[in-house]
Amino acid sequence: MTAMDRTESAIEVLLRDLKPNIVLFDFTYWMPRLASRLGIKSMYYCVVSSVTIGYIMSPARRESGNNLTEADLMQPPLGFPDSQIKLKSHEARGYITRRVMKFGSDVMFCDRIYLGMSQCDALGFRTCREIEGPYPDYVGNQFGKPVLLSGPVIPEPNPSTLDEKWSEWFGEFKANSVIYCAFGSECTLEKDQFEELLLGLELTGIPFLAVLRPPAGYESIELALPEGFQERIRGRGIVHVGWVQQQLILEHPSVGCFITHCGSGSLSEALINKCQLVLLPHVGDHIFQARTMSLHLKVGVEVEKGEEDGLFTKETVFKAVRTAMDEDSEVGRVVQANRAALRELLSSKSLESSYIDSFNEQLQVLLG
Ligand SMILES: C[C@@H]1O[C@H](OP(=O)(O)OP(=O)(O)OC[C@H]2O[C@@H](n3ccc(=O)[nH]c3=O)[C@H](O)[C@@H]2O)[C@H](O)[C@H](O)[C@H]1O
Repeated sequence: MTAMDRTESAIEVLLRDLKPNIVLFDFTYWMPRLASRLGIKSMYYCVVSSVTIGYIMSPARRESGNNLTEADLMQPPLGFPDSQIKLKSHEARGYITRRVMKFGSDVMFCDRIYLGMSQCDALGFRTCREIEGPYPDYVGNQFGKPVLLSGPVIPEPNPSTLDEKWSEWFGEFKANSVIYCAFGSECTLEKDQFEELLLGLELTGIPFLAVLRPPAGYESIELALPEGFQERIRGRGIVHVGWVQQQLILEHPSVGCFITHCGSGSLSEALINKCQLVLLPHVGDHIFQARTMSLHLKVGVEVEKGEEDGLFTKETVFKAVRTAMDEDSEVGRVVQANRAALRELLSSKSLESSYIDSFNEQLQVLLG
């Protein structure tokens, strides 16, 4: 049993004492049963995109039980709104492996989410229809439940200032001329892909800051750098290990391109800034966020990977950056125009407040 599951009895005491009208949860799949026993409504509030949930978790998938094959997952489930969004074979393989991943107790990772979603009273998503279009409603129809959207929950402007070291470095470059590359708090690249990424950044000829963890098996990042790389990029490129003020870097006028793993936090921070988006998803919902940005919204360019081996090359990194930043190519122009329109939309305060107001109104209806 996981530590989280061992909190059930303590949470029951809390709920009996607080007597809330509704409880919002995510991984604690036993919450709907506990809440219902106490006469409390429950909502599965999901920070993972409805596109991911709709593609992987919908009941239409469950007919195959847990013996979903790679071929099944390479196609969207029945009724999925956009058949363009699908998994490549290496991505489907990754899901099959994770699908049966135990999460401590005997309840598998995907079953936790499915049980929670199918037994609660309503579903909530941290998103808006301007980003995820018909997918929240698809998920609601699939599970036969009301779906409440809280809006994209765009982060408040960060009140602190960018460290002098970085503001000086970025200040040396003109507007929209620097690539910022970062993969959130969890992603670690294998050595060969680490090298291909750095050689791809070098190939662009564009100044860059890459915030990376040492590749698997390497104590320090210096030991993993390509031969002669430091010398060749001196003065226009930095590979940094450790935490940076990402929100403030994305706001910096010199940052013209963000190579991201498509973590939900990073994407929401990037979408309200001016940098172009190059999408390099690693696992799980990052993949569906990348497909949503590149195929559904057309506001970013995904780095091409091998269908079977899932590997990108320095050339595909170079190509994606050049396409996203190129004002002369048709794709570049479309992506940049869509990017600007969506940024305008998401930056309006009325959008956030309208979703929060609607979320509250629907909550009142749900509670009767
Ligand atoms: C459950 C899972 O959480 C994951 O979090 P992860 O850390 O990978 O990525 P982000 O959501 O971008 O979150 C990373 C957050 O850390 C901040 N940051 C990161 C590195 C740094 O050096 N400095 C910073 O300020 C960044 O600004 C962002 O806010 C993903 O969401 C995934 O979609 C979701 O399913």
